Amino acid sequence: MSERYSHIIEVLGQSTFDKIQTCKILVVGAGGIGCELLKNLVLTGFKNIDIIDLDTIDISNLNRQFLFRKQHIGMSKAKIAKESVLKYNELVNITAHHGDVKSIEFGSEFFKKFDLVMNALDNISARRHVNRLCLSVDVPMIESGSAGYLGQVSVIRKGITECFECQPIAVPKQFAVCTIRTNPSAPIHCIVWAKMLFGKLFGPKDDGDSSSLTDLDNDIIHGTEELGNIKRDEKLSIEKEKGFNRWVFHKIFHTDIETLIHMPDLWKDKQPPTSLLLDEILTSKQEQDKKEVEKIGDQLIFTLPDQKQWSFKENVEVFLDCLEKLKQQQLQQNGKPMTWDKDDELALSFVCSASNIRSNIFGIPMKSRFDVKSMAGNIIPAIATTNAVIGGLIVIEAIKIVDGRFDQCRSTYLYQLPSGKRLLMPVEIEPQNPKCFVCNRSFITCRLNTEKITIGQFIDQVLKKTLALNEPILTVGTDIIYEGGDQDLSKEEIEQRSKIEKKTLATHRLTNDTSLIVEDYNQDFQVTINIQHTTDFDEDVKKLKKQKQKEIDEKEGKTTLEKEKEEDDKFFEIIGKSTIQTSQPTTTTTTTTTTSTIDTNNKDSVVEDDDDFMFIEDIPSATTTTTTTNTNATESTTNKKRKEIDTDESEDLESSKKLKSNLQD
Ligand SMILES: Nc1ncnc2c1ncn2[C@@H]1O[C@H](COP(=O)(O)OP(=O)(O)OP(=O)(O)O)[C@@H](O)[C@H]1O
Ligand SMILES: [Zn+2]
Repeated sequence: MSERYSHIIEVLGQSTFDKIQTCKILVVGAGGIGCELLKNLVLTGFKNIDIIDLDTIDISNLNRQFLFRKQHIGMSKAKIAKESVLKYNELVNITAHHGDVKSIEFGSEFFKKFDLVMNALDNISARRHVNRLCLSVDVPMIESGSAGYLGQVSVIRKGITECFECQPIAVPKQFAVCTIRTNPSAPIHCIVWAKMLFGKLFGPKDDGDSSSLTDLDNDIIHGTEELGNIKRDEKLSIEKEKGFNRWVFHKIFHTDIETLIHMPDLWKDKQPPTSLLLDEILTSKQEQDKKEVEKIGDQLIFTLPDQKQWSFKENVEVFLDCLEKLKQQQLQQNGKPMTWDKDDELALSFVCSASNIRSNIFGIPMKSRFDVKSMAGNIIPAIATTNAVIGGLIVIEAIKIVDGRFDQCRSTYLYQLPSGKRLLMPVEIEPQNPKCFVCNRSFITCRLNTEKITIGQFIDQVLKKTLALNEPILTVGTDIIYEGGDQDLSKEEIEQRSKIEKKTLATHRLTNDTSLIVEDYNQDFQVTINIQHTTDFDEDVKKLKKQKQKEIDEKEGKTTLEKEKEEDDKFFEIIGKSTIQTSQPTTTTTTTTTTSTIDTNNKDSVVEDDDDFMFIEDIPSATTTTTTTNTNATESTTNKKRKEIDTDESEDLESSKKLKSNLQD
C-alpha cells in the first residue's frame, strides 16, 4: 500500500495523507464531472466514499463518462461507477446509492456522516437542496459545474464563505409568451412552441384555462371551432372528418395563423405570416419535383439523415406521420400522458417538423433535426477535457479542506480562451451575503393578491419553483395549515390537503402583513415569509397600467407589445430582506435583493426547464433588480481581485463571476 501511495505522500506529506485516508466523502452525481472526480479521488487515496446518482446509463453518456461501457447501458450510474472505479484501486470503501439526493432517505442524518460533500450535479434545484443540507449539518461542500469549455469549482463552508444561494441565481432564460404565441422571430421560438404543442396534445390534461398557445383544448373538448370574433372556419370541420392529424394541422397552421393575420396593428412593421392549406402543400408540383429523399412513409422519420435539412413538404409529411403515430402510441397506453423527451425519436421528429412548419409560416429559416435536438434539449456540448480539469480542481480544494486550510480555498474558473496565458483563474471566495435568506436565515417578503391566489398556486410557484422547497410545511401562528410530502399521510389527509390547496391564502389567515413560517424537514430548512397583500398583479390593474404605458410609448414612438405581454404573466413578487429572521416581523423594509415573477397559470409560462438551461429573449422588467444585484456583486469581486491580479484580467473575472449557476454538468 505505501508503495502505491508513496508519490502522493511525498507531495502532500504523511499527515495530510492520513486525513485523506480517514475522511468520509459524499459525491453527488456520477455523470461527466462525477466520473472524473471519482477516479481522481480513489487515485489520490480517498478511501471512504459514498456516491449518489438517480440516473441509469444512457448511450449518450459513453463518449465522456468513461467509467461506463456499452454493456452498462440501462444500469445504475452510481453502482457501475463504484464497480469501475474499484478497478483503479481496490483499497477503497465505496457505497453506491441509486436514488435522488432530494429524497427523504438522504436527509440531514445521512449528510451528518460525511466530512466533505462534493456536488457533480447538472441542475440548480438539486444543488440548492444539497447546499441547504450541508449548511444545516455544517459539512463543507465543493460545488462544481461545466458548460462546454467553461467550468467552475468553489468551496462552501457555513459561516466562512458565501453559500450557493447567497448571490441571486442566474435568471432562468425564458421567452415572453407573446413571442412564442404570436410573434416568433427565430427558430428557437418555434421550437419552444412545438414542444408546448406536444405537451398540449399528448401531455397531462390542463384543468385550467390555458390559451397561450392555441385554443386547441377548447376545440378538442367542446368540438367547437369558434374563434372569438374571428370568422368561423368552416374548413376545420371538414378536415376533422378526414382525420385527427389533418384537423390539428389545419387548426394550428391555418385557422390560428389566420387569426393572427387579422390581429390589428400586429403586422404594421413586419411581414405577416402565411397560413397553410394542407391539400395545396400535398399536391404541390414544385415540392414534388424537389423530392429527392427515400420514399416517404413509415421509414421516413428514422431514415432521413439527421443533419440534412428536410424540405418543407417533408416536414409536413413527417408532422402528419408523427401526429398519427404518437396518437396511436398514447391510445395503446390507455391515454397515459406523455412527456417530451429529446431522445425519443418520434417526439423529436414531431417537434422538429412542427417547428419547421411554423418557421416557414413566419419566414424563419428551418433547422435540421440534429440542430433542433440540441436546441430543444438545451444541449451544450459536454467537453471531456473540461470535466477532467474540473474533476482535478475539486480534489485540489478537497485536500485543502481535509487539511483545515480553508483560508487557502479558492473559487476557480476555467476559461475557453487563455487570459494572460492562463486558462484557470483562482479568486478568493466571497464571504456570506448577510441578506441571504438561506445561510443567514433572513426572512423574505412575498407580494401577491391574498384573496385570489390559492395555497396550491402559492406552493407550486412561490415555494417550490422559486424558493426550491420540496415538501414544504406551512405554519401560521401556531397552526400547521399545510404539510407537503406523501409520507405517512392517510387517504383522507391527502384529500383534505387538496381541498386546502384550492383555498385562497386569505382564507387561511394569510392576509396583509402576516407571517408565514415555511419549513422543509428534508432540507432541514426554514424561512419566514412576510405576506403582503396587493392588487398590483390583478388583470384590471395591469390592463390599466398597460394602457397608460402604451399611451406614453406611443407618444415617444416606441413599440410596447413584448413588454406588455410579459406583464400579463406576473402574479407575485419576492423581495429579499436584509433583516435577520424574527418570529413576528412587523414592518417591511424595501431592500430588494431578488425579484421573481411567474405567471398565475403555470401552463402559460413559456419556460424551457431542462437541466436548468433555459433560453431568454428579453430580460423581463421585473428581473432587472436581480441583474443589477449580480453586477454589483461582480464589481465588488473585481475591486478586491484587482489587488491580486493584472488589470487586463479583471474583465475576464467579471464574466467568470456571471458564469456561476449557469454551469450545466
Ligand atoms: N437530484 C439528483 N440526485 C442524484 N443525482 C442527480 C440528481 N440530479 C442530477 N443527478 C445526476 O447528476 C449527474 C450530472 O451529470 P451530467 O451533467 O454529466 O449529466 P448526464 O445526465 O450524465 O448527461 P446529459 O445531461 O448530457 O445527458 C447525472 O448523472 C445525474 O443523474
Ligand atoms: Zn447564503
